[in-house]
Amino acid sequence: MKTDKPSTYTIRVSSEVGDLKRLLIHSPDRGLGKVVPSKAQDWLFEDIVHLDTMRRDEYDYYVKLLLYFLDPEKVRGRIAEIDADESRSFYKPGAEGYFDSDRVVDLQSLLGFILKDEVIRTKLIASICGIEKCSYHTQLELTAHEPDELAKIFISGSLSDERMLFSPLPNLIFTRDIGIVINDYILLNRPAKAARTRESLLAQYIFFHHPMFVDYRDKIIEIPDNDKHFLLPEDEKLNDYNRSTLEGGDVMMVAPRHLLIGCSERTTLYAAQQVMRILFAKNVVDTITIVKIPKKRDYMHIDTIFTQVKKNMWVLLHSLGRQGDEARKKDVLHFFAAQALDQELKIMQFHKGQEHTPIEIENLEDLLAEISRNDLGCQDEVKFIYSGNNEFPFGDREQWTDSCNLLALKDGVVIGYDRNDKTLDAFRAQGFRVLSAADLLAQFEAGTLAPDTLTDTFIMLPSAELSRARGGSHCMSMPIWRNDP
Ligand SMILES: NC(=O)NCCC[C@H](N)C(=O)O
Repeated sequence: MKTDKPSTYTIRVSSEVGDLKRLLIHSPDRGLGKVVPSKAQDWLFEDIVHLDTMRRDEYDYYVKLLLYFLDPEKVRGRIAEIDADESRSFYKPGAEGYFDSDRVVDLQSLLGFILKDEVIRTKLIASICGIEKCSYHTQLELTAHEPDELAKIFISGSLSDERMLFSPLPNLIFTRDIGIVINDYILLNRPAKAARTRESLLAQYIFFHHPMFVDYRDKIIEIPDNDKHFLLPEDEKLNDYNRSTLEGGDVMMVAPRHLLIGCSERTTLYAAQQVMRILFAKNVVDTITIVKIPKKRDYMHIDTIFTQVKKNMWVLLHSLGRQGDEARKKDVLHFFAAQALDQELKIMQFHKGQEHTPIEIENLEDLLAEISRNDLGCQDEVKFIYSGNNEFPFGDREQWTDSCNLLALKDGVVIGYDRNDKTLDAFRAQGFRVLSAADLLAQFEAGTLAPDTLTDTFIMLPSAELSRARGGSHCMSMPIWRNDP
């Protein structure tokens, strides 16, 4: 943000596929290059990553694409020049030459901005040192850094001389999970995993203090904890009915008056109920559908098993979708195998004013088709693309590498990973143009294609390193403004 003056920006998201106008991202920072193998799993990565490759060959393409669609002035005609700069200063918040867009906004630049305020700086240093159990000396040392450098330290956990003060926040690249915009409200998360706690503290300060959100401060929703949580015995605190955790990947704003909330490894039924109570009381939506998915690392959040491609098209994992008559026969077996029930997907829909009489929806396809038809007014046939083209064993393999986790830049134009070959075949079979990010950017530069006129396109993002972090382009985005669908 160039200006020091408070100013207002539109914050509004009422669908998953309306033209994307503004979003929050975070480019992989130096902290990701410091993850050690023995901590990778604790920090929710499947492996250590090669930072330079992840940035230059993968994430930088994501940024260039987003800018081309959302803020083209920053990149049009400049791609060759940007790519030629070995220092990558274009991508580094605070650096000279940084792209500094108010449409594609890096959390780190927002953090750097609010840290210019001495009161906020003092409070945040104290809070972070509190949760990270730093010494008082460290606290004093931190006060000596400039705001932009301090932002880098808070996020990466390390100083510019490579010294590590506390753990990095490698998952901050998945900005989706820190919060979600529901119409013009901002719902902040309560992370389930300790590795993501500092992220939500930073998010809290950013949303409550950055001028970008000044007009929406009264519309920031924080999920209450169980008000007796500190009285509960330790083992009961872990119980899902007492715990209040929710991550943005489990919240999907699918239509102006309809919200989906996943109950998953990360989001508890307790938190979902709290959110439902608050949103209905504030009249933010009329319908909330709770989608309970198996609590499994593979699935993590609902956006790892389905996302929307266009008004009448969704991508999903078939094994959690409609199973047909053969599978239904298994119901008798399920009766005797209580555990298997936990592995099933269950859908309950709640309507404002009739919360005590929810409607059960039999399967995911029925829910998604209903959203397309009833909420988004689609007349056309609703289509489903299945992970791995629904061929064994590629459905599961490709879901693991985020075949179902796509970001729609506009209706029918999505970014996803390049490695999910069978899923890409399924897109081609539906008449989609499938293009690498590099080819598309080259065509934009040559004028042979243009963002405004592009339709039915899957843009492939290189993903060898990114997919080790277990999140895709949907997870790497927090949309804060989309045109209404
Ligand atoms: N919405 C998402 O599914 N986000 C992916 C988060 C991946 C990250 N490594 C995590 O485990 O939290």
